[in-house]
Amino acid sequence: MIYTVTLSPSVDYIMHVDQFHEGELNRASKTFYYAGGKGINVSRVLKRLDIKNTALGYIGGFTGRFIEEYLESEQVQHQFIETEYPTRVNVKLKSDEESEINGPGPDISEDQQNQLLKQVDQLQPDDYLVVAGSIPKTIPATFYKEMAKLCEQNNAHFIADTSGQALEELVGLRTFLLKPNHHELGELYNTSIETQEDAITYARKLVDQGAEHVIVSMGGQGAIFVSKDHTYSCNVPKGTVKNSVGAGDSVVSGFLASYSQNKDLSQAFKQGVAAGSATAFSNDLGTKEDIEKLLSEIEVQEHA
Ligand SMILES: Nc1ncnc2c1ncn2[C@@H]1O[C@H](COP(=O)(O)OP(=O)(O)OP(=O)(O)O)[C@@H](O)[C@H]1O
Ligand SMILES: O=P(O)(O)OC[C@@]1(O)O[C@H](CO)[C@@H](O)[C@@H]1O
Repeated sequence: MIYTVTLSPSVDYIMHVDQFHEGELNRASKTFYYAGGKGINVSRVLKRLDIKNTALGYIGGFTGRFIEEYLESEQVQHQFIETEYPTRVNVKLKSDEESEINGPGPDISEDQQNQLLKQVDQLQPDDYLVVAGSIPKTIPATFYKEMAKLCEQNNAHFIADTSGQALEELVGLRTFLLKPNHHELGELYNTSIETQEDAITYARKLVDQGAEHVIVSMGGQGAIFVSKDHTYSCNVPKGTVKNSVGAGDSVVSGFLASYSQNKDLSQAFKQGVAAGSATAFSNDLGTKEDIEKLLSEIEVQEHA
């Protein structure tokens, strides 16, 4: 079974404003609400690819109910822990540029933290745990690290899509997959990553330090994949980017959906990038059909 963890889910409120003027009354031409948060996006795309999975994390209030109902309408299983406060609303403003305002995460007590760790401790050998997104202030930055250790003890695969200190804490641990984007990888090593060659250099460092597989997504510049035995790079398909929200999360879903079925790394990497681009080219997350259509446009190259 694949589990995803979203410590701070969100109702993503997408507002299209034709020309946004700061400091004035702006009226939106279109609005959409989605169940969001990085782990939840991973779960939704996995389900679209027919992969059964369970979303874990914290939700509360009327916004939490919205997320539960949304996931149920898409047949995504969940076992959330209830919080006292309503789940945040994240505003995604689409105008000439894309701007985002993400709400703060919920207050999570020690008891609630232990409840989630207990769920993770019940993972079985060969299960997958995907942790994705920011860690709320009331939870220690070592929380994902604790989960990674529980996965190691239980022989489950640990996957993380996170940044900053939460990512730093995972360096040196045995992790199955890390998926930073090139900015996040650069921040980790205090450098700037401009090219696929730079990304390969630093992804190899992560592999030397314990990660089994690393994917670095680079927006429109393609992506790279590194493991102990293989280094791949690929292009991204051509298309009009409508929405970058959830594109990185979709890369994780596409990779995992394919790998968990076929264990073919290069094919999984390709499907990850196809899923990322399918989302980038859609208003919501990409569908199975969109992803399959893009596969033939992606060329994976092996590097020595
Ligand atoms: N201009 C583009 N053209 C085609 N595909 C794109 C483009 N930008 C992003 N993508 C797709 O989205 C994936 C993830 O993009 P990116 O590297 O920006 O990740 P991220 O920053 O983690 O994403 P997110 O915005 O979800 O946090 C890319 O690997 C690619 O598949
Ligand atoms: O505040 P975080 O946890 O870093 O990111 C949350 C978020 O921006 O990430 C997802 C897209 O990746 C959105 O659904 C959600 O609003």
